[in-house]
Amino acid sequence: MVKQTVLIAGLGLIGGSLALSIKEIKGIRLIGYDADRHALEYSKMNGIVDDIYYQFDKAVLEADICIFATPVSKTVDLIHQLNELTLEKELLLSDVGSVKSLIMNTAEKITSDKVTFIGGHPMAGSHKRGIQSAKAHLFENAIYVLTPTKKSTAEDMEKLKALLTPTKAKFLILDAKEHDEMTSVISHFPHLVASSLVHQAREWQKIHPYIPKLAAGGFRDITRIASSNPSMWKDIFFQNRDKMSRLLADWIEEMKKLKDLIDSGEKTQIQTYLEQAKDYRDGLDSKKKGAILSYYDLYVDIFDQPGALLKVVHLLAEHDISINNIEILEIREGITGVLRLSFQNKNDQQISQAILSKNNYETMIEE
Ligand SMILES: NC(=O)C1=CN([C@@H]2O[C@H](COP(=O)(O)OP(=O)(O)OC[C@H]3O[C@@H](n4cnc5c(N)ncnc54)[C@H](O)[C@@H]3O)[C@@H](O)[C@H]2O)C=CC1
Ligand SMILES: O=C(O)C(=O)Cc1ccc(O)cc1
Repeated sequence: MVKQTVLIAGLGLIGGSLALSIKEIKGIRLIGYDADRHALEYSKMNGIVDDIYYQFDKAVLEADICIFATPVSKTVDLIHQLNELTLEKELLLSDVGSVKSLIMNTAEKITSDKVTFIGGHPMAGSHKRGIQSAKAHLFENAIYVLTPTKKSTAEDMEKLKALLTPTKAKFLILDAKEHDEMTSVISHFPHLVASSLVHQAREWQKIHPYIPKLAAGGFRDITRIASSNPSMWKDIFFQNRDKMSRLLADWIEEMKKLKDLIDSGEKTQIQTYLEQAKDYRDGLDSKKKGAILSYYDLYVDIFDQPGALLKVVHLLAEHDISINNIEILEIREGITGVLRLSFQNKNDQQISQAILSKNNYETMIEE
């Protein structure tokens, strides 16, 4: 049987994670291309792909499906490079870029009639970069946005979804404009704010050198994303700069209003402002609302219990309960306090609570 050849161009965090989940599919020859030979050789050595190519044109001529997992600006360059080639077989093309408009505009102008493009964006990642951080389960339960082109058919869409099914992501079809507008609000602009808060703390540190030691959970939570890959985010801000500029203008206005409320001592209005924000934020995690599936969380107090993480995981594994996500919430600097376990369903959440309570762990489920 002739195997379908799938090319991942860009074997970093996202490309490597896609490769690790796609390689589960039988009857696929998975090949990789990257501008960095170390990433390529690491992928081959660790069995992440079957074969590696040092040149894009050689690799893409072999492929039936190709996914660009390169920085957004490089994806545009690779599409241009593809236009220079003469393809002999049909090619289904996709990408993973965090901003869609420029990539989709470029893709609509692909010259070869052999190529069909469908844009993609898995809405999950991490602040890490590179193939060494790739994980097969990175996209589990995340939204995976797919953006059709004028030429792409329902059959092409099904073919791409079938390839991406092992990621266990949830597909959502959006056009480039709505995608870029929404992601600017919930991903790109918050990143800018996180970075600006870090700069503010750094300035104040000149006056109060003790500030970093004081930076507690709240500051760490809200600024976590400021530790992400600056070169990737520069690309994202630049490609979505119209939306970023508009949001910045909105934000500055909002900050001016807040400053007036603070300066004039409007306690009631400030409380209303905080309550409205809390209600909306609490609603985001509701099991019923939103496009993103939320988890069933269980909080476990493991304060002062050495090796507790392993024990907890072991206890639940013994009962065949699968944990979707584990997070250690650092309540105080250097002290491990609370473990947040996330489950796929209420039943697992409740059984786990019963098991752990029976083993003398203090647990809590948020209502
Ligand atoms: N990091 C994240 O959390 C997420 C990132 N994305 C998107 O995924 C894409 C890749 O990001 P990451 O995997 O995080 O970055 P990364 O830095 O981990 O990987 C990028 C890879 O592309 C390679 N590369 C760079 N220029 C190239 C070129 N001209 N030709 C071939 N390979 C080239 C690099 O050597 C590297 O291996 C970006 O478009 C980003 O917007 C999407 C969702 C989440
Ligand atoms: O680390 C996080 O919380 C993220 O939000 C990761 C992320 C980064 C870029 C994307 O386009 C999508 C997801």
